[in-house]
Amino acid sequence: MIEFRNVTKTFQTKGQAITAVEKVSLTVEAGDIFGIIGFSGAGKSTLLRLVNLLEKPTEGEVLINDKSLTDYTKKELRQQRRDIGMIFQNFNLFTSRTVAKNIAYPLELAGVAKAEIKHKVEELLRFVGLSDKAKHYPEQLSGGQKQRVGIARALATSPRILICDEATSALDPNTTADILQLIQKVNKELGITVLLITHEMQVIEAICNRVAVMEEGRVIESGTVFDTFTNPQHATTKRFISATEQDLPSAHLLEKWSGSQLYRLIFKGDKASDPLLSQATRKHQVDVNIIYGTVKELQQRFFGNLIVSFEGEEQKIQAVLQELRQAIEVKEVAIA
Ligand SMILES: Nc1ncnc2c1ncn2[C@@H]1O[C@H](COP(=O)(O)OP(=O)(O)OP(=O)(O)O)[C@@H](O)[C@H]1O
Repeated sequence: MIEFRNVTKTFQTKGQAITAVEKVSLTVEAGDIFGIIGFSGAGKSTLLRLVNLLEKPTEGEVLINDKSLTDYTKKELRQQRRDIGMIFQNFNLFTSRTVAKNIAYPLELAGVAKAEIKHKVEELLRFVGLSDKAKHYPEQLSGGQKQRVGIARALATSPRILICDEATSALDPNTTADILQLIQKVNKELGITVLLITHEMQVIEAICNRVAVMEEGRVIESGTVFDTFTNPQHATTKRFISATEQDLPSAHLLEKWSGSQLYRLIFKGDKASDPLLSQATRKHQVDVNIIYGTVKELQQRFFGNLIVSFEGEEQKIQAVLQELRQAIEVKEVAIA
């Protein structure tokens, strides 16, 4: 649906070239909630501006529905803009317009008949849960309510793509969760593809199915959220994530186990809820120490990552390991 083909964007400022986006190739499929995560200055906003046609690539192409944006006529570009809704960190509402008038704005611009606008605005207010706030002004609303208005306005022209630019960064955690749920509803119930940028890991974990990690203009890692975040390859990706396959306790704590062989057990999906460990250790009369680890939910799947040591006869420990290896991933942990 949205494809970046080897896209580079360079800005010339004061005789200096700044490459904000460098050789980015990415595909956002129809129906995705695709998240782009990166620290400040990574190039995320520039990438979005290339999709909503505010910037042109210096090199490479951005395609929407297999058509390069540079091939569009002016009229087609106007139509294309209506096909892309956008919401912002600071909501960008018109302070002098009521909630209903804010939502109506893109429809007024498109020359839609008054009666139709009224009907559409009512429908959108219901969808975002603000029917009782139609006549309020933005200053009378909470941050979460303002973002709901932003979402309703972005949906007014019935777009096929919703772009979210740090849409929850100004909100508290509970309100963030509500807005993310609403974005998910936009995706599921209206079939709208979502492209979002964020510097917050929990946003990606909560609603995205695919993710790209950006650093210094480049995409350094991308894939499904589950694979990318349970087994990150790049140091920057690891900095975003609280629980990964590589997690270890501090060297100070590990010292205590310096004479023992430690194992990392990685459970994914249904395996995390099976009593594999207790069954295998009981069967072979081996004791297990759980030293460190987490079990968390990611994309409606379990991800468990435990560091353990076993006590018992070596032969029996090997039998436990063999049994576990048939169902889950088992790695020896090297203590430095
Ligand atoms: N119009 C511009 N002119 C010159 N440099 C720019 C322009 N827009 C962005 N840049 C530079 O490009 C780089 C990437 O910026 P961008 O805003 O895309 O990053 P970001 O990941 O969105 O960061 P942030 O979250 O802080 O907005 C930065 O070094 C920025 O200073």
